[in-house]
Formats: sequence, C-alpha cells, structure tokens
Amino acid sequence: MALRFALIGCGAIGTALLELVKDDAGLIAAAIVVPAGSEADAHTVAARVAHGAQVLSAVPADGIDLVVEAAGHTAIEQHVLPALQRGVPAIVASVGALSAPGLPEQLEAAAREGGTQVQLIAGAIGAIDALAAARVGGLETVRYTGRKPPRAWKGTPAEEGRDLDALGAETVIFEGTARDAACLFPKNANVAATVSLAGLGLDRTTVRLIADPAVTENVHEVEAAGAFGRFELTMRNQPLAANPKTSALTVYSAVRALRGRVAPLAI
Ligand SMILES: NC(=O)C1=CN([C@@H]2O[C@H](COP(=O)(O)OP(=O)(O)OC[C@H]3O[C@@H](n4cnc5c(N)ncnc54)[C@H](OP(=O)(O)O)[C@@H]3O)[C@@H](O)[C@H]2O)C=CC1
Ligand SMILES: O=C([O-])CC(=O)C(=O)O
Repeated sequence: MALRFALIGCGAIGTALLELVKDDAGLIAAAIVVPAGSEADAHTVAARVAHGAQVLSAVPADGIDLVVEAAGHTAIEQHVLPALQRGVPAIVASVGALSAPGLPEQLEAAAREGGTQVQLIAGAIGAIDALAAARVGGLETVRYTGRKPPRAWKGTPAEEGRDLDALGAETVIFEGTARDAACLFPKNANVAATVSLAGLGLDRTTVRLIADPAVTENVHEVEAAGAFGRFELTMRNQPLAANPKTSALTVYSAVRALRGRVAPLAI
C-alpha cells in the first residue's frame, strides 16, 4: 500500500519535493499544510504536481502515515509535535529549531508518547553519518563554516550595520556557537545545528558564517577531529532558484528520506 504523507510548507523545498516524487508509485501527497491565508499558491502547486492533495492549515487527524516538514522553525511546535503525539512519524528539515532550549526533549517525549520517531535529515550537508559514528569513539573538535553569496543573507541580522550589496570582500557575519547561529539565522544555519547534533552538541560546536561576494554557491565546510582520526569536508551546493538561501541538496535529502520509507532496500 502506498505511503500517504502530509507536506508541511510549500515553498522552495516543498514545491521541488512534490515535483520529484509526483510519479513515485509508493508515495501519495495526501495533504499540503500552509499558514492560513497562503492556500492559493499551494492550490496552484497541487494542481500541477500533487493532484488529490488537500490544502489545509493543520495536519489532518486521520489518514496520514508520515509528515514531512519543510516549512521553518515555527512548524515544529505547531505541526510536528502534535503529529508525533498522535503516533505519526516525522521527517524534519528545520533542524535549527532544536536550538530552542527544551525542544529536543519535547520532540523526544512526543515521539515516545506516540510510539513513533522523528528523523532529522542531513539536508544541505554531508558526512553526518561519519560524524555521528565518530562521536561514538569520542570527538575533540568540530568546526563548521557556512559561506554564501551576500544576497543569501538578506533579511537576516547580517544586514545590521552593513550594506550586503556593497560588500567588496568576504565578511564574517557571525562567530560563535551552533546554538546561537541556528537561533539568529533560522533560514541559513540549520546545517550548523545538524552538524552539532550529530557531533559535539549545540554549545561545543564552533561556527563561522560568511557573506562572500566571490562565491555563487552555498559553501559548507566541516572540520572534525577525534579518536577516529580527522576529516575535512567541503560542499559547494547550488542554491535553489526559488530561494537563494536554500541549497538544492536539501530537497534531494528530503526526497531520499521520503523514498527510504518505502524502498525495499535503503541506502
Ligand atoms: N536542513 C537544511 O539543510 C535546511 C533546512 N531548511 C529549512 O527549510 C525551511 C524551508 O525552506 P524553503 O522551502 O527554502 O523556504 P521557503 O520560504 O521557500 O518556504 C517556506 C514555506 O513554508 C511555509 N511555512 C512557514 N511557516 C509555516 C508553518 N508554521 N506552517 C506551515 N507552513 C509554513 C511558508 O508559507 P508562507 O509563504 O505563507 O510563509 C512557505 O510555503 C527553512 O526555513 C529552513 O528552516 C532550509 C535549507 C536547508
Ligand atoms: O541550504 C543551505 O545551503 C543551508 C541552509 O540554508 C541552512 O543550513 O539553513
């Protein structure tokens, strides 16, 4: 039987995800959940790539096997927690939401109450498997650097005291913990939270965020060292045309997680 999923958020990630899975026999987009007042755009997307999906402002109480969150930090408390409590598993892209004190514990409690599980996807970053495995042996340092073109930092605290359009050279816009990065840059530093949750935690992972007029990609670097040895990872991700803050790889990561729920052999 096909898996009926509810997609939360129908922006750059959500729309691209629906396009990619529209012909998957094992997956049915049963519902698209968007904020009240934003239904019109979601109906247009549904008519194109998700026939039969209901457009709603909450996850339906029945008939949903899985929720896929691609909306933003607020959607975790609003939609993911109640779904988990009802026993519906969840795939989450807005990993930075877990920087809010208490939210990881609330997610765990909700999943336990519902006898289910919440899966945090790797999203725009790689080597999360290696990092999480390395943690078993003990990690010493984990450093993450996120570098994006200036336009990707529009609408964030990076604009305070500087004109992003006038940057002539790379500029460090944040240095600190993964927790503060994820909290201050909710649409740009989910990856910082993901790296930290897989590795040394939100308060011991050091983060630098850079606006760089010399790059066109979203460049993510991780340096990790511990009992396992060390690794250096560089990702040069293509941003989505629909949202320059978001890498296309995030969509593919969500699709991979979704397909992994029904594939007879998953990798
Ligand atoms: N893990 C990772 O590597 C990455 C994670 N992300 C996460 O994914 C999120 C979505 O990214 P992207 O698609 O590019 O963003 P967009 O802004 O393009 O789309 C967000 C969509 O979610 C909707 N939305 C916002 N809040 C809610 C809510 N509480 N409930 C339901 N729908 C909601 C928006 O509706 P409206 O337009 O009406 O506000 C919009 O349809 C980011 O905010 C970020 O948290 C992003 C990139 C990488
Ligand atoms: O998509 C990316 O390149 C990373 C991103 O926005 C995030 O970590 O929130």
